Amino acid sequence: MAFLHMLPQVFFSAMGLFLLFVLWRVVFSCWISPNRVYRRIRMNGLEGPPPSFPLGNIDEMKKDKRSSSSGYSGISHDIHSTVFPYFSRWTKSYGKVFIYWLGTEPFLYVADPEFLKRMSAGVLGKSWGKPSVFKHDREPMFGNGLIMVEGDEWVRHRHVISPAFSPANLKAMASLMVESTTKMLDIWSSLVGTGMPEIDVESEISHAAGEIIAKTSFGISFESGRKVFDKLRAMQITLFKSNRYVGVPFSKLMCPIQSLKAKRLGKEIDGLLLSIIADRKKSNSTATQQDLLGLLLADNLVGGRLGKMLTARELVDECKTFFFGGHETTALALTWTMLLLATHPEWQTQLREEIKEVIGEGDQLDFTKLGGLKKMSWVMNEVLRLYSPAPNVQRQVREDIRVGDVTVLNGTNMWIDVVAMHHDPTLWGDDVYEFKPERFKDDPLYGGCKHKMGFLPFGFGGRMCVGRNLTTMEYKVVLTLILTRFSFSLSPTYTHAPATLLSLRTSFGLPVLLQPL
Ligand code: HEM
Repeated sequence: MAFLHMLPQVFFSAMGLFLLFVLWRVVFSCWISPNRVYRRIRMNGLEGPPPSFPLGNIDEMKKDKRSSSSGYSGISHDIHSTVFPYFSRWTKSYGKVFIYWLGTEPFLYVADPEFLKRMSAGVLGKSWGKPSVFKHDREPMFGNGLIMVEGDEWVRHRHVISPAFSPANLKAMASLMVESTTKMLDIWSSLVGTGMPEIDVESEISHAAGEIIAKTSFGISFESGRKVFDKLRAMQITLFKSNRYVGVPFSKLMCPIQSLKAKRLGKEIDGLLLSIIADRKKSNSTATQQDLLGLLLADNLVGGRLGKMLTARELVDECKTFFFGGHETTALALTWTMLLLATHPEWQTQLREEIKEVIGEGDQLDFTKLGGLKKMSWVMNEVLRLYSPAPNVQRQVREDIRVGDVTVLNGTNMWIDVVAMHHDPTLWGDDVYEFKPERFKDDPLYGGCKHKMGFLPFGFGGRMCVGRNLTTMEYKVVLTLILTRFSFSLSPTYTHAPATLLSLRTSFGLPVLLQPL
């Protein structure tokens, strides 16, 4: 009985201890640990804007972003200060390599190709990490797909996925690309025919690219893939447009509605993909279908025996990665191309002449001739330079790396600013903000950039984009078909406001005026 009297005391003591523990965890995560790391980073030679813990530099970044997005005028290709205003400002004070903080996570900002070259010289593809804070935050979107996976697992996934992009497979995909593009252009023709020459080509191209990736990767129609795309888009907006605090301890508790929404959308997408996979397994046609899903479902040699290389969970994550990565980036590369060609009609003419010369004027597009479209390759590269759909590359360091006097500590996240390097006059010259595809004429890979690591539209090293050949083929097929049927100019209703929502996109679409040829 005496023990019963003591129960409230025991309860309150236990509660007190628990609260003390929680308080200690909060103080440790928000203050002690980040301050310790901050001091170590400074001792190792890296400076940067002073953070205030636990938010790091987030408030400053948000403020800069708000003031840069008010008032757009004219079309300037000098976009770095609009897209990443805080980096543009900090670069002036701290140079092209510095540390900034997202919450309590230090990020090494790099816009210096020589530093990047020296830093990555001895690091294999499998030895790079991906920032844990992003992996965790973007889990509903990419899961453990190729973009996020690391180490030996990355080697295994890459080994299974790379064959899907062999020249033979790409060739098989080309006719599906023609089919979807022709459907889009027929709709454009009938719209123009009914007196509506103004079309938002961003949404049109995004739709066609969606259809292409749905068919080429999964052998399904756009309508079947539509639910997945709609939910992926909703998730993208939830994850990247909202007022979130990635990197701040316990940040999910600060935005519970968005976190729950992203999780729910992730589960719904997983469910839809699982049913696409199940249908495909039932249809029993994996052996003949050489699309991505067919290849991933096929038996492969595992440890000398025939077996499945990827589990159902891994398959779903790879499908998400391809649905998102394969559709959005290519559609944006084509959209920015339409903007630049609409404002440079002389390049439309040059490309049309090249198409006539290389491909001919027949009804059938001979895919083997696409490689001969050299000027189109210059245009593609110049567009990827000025408006790179992937505006940054992210990595995490898995061991201390020494570069001159600086040591980058194990666990440091890296943010490689592709937009800054692609717009750096010291790398490209005084005409850096001009659209000049001819800069790739004598130097097709680097466009005359003074440093080989200064042009990185598809990333670098072993982790370079696995889909770049698919993109190049799709780009050439779609652009060839558009240019042979239409000329176009920019609508006066267009507002130039490039913005990042993971990828670099327009803020208000791309209305153009079409003229059938
Ligand atoms: C214009 C189009 C594209 C651009 C600009 C682009 C850009 C990039 C970049 C910058 C990376 C990171 C590379 C790095 O960390 O060094 C990447 C990786 C990746 N991309 Fe792309 N991409 C494009 C098209 C595609 C397509 C069409 C697909 C698939 C169908 C795709 C799938 C992937 C995958 C799976 C990875 C991860 C590779 C790895 O870590 O091993 N991408 N891409």
